[in-house]
Amino acid sequence: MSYPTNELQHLTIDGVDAVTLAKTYGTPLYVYDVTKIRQTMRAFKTIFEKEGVPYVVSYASKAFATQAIYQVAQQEGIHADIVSGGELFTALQAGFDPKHLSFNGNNKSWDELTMAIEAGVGMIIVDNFLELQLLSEIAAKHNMTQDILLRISPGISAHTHEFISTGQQDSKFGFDLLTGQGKQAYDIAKDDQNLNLLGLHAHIGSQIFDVTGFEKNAALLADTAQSWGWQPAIINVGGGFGIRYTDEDTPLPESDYADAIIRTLKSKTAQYDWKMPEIWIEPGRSVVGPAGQTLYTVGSRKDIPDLRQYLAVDGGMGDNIRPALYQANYDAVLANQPNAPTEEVVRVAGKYCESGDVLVWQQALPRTQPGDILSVLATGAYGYAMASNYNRNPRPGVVFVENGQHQLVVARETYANLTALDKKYTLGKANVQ
Ligand SMILES: Cc1ncc(COP(=O)(O)O)c(C=O)c1O
Ligand SMILES: N[C@@H](CCCC[NH3+])C(=O)O
Repeated sequence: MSYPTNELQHLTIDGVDAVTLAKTYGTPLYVYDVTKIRQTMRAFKTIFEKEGVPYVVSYASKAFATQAIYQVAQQEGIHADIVSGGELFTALQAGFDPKHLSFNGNNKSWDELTMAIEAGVGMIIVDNFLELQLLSEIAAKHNMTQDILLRISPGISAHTHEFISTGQQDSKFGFDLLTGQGKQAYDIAKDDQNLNLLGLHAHIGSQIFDVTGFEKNAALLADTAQSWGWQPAIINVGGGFGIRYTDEDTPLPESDYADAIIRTLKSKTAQYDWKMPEIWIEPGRSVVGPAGQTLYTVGSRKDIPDLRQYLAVDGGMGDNIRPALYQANYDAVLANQPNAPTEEVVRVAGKYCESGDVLVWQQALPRTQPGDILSVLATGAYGYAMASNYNRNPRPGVVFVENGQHQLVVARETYANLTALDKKYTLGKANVQ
């Protein structure tokens, strides 16, 4: 694998020297190649446009939710899916058109649903019976009718890590089909004057590499609606398109997934003599994952002869929990010399007080020095989004790079930020009885 470099033999990210970025903004640092993000967003749209089918590409913003990414999604004419009041707030702060937001989630609160309705969120993807009731009450209070989809748990097991598989029957998400809860929800929703039921939604999981689960899912949603005597205006098959983290991953091009979904729904539409429903997809990881990388500074090392070499960097599980949580694998390169021959295999560890604080389980690298810059690749999805302040480490900043230019879009947290919400305890001894 050969990495893009400049005349200094430094790694470049969309034309910008990664070492310069590390020096300018400090490490750890999340860096996104915005050109790549736009390309992926456009690639998804192009497939639907080529096929001439109505569609919505809705970026699943849980993968990476900052004002800047909502701005890019809006510029590229795609929608965004949110799963919390916090994501909604961020999207609104970014100036994102609320009509182009959809709201997923298995336990949306009264306050979150009220916030969504008051903001004018275009679509609420209803997950359970309580939500049907709350939403109806809130919509009635606001004298309006809310567009909704029903989220179905499709009973399809996707081949991925158990914790990121969501489509199987034993799942907390969506109305269960097999026990008739989906039909029950349909009967309630279709007769509710404050709810405008437009279609069905099901998401089978994340980091999926073959198209059959998506075909089954699309077919199941169509067959289900047909069995209820209903022609839905929208079929939303969720996200989950796999990306390459290491050589072990063999993702398909975006077009393969979308083509399979379109083909399935075209055939169901013909079979049932329907008008083509609008096809919605919710890609998260595939939009931002490959476009992001995290820069770290190399620090201490521990060599255990005949066992392992640990290389420690200045970040870790607080900025990327995925290796610890899912045993996820990543590739790393030495940003100051990415194409140098490798000389040793190391485990890249972080600086957190956990043995499981690993960023890369096994990585061949040239011999490194303290102060070298290491880039862990494809960290754009569920990295910053899942970051924490564990061990009271400030979360890193985020930089967007596009066509040779760079801009800080999220500032690095300071130590003062860490205590900003703390209050001194004042009851103290006076409170002791
Ligand atoms: C309902 C829903 N839509 C979309 C996504 C995005 O998935 P991915 O980031 O794998 O594309 C998820 C997360 O798995 C999800 O739960
Ligand atoms: N956070 C997970 C994906 C979760 C998807 C949520 N529906 C990951 O990093 O892979």
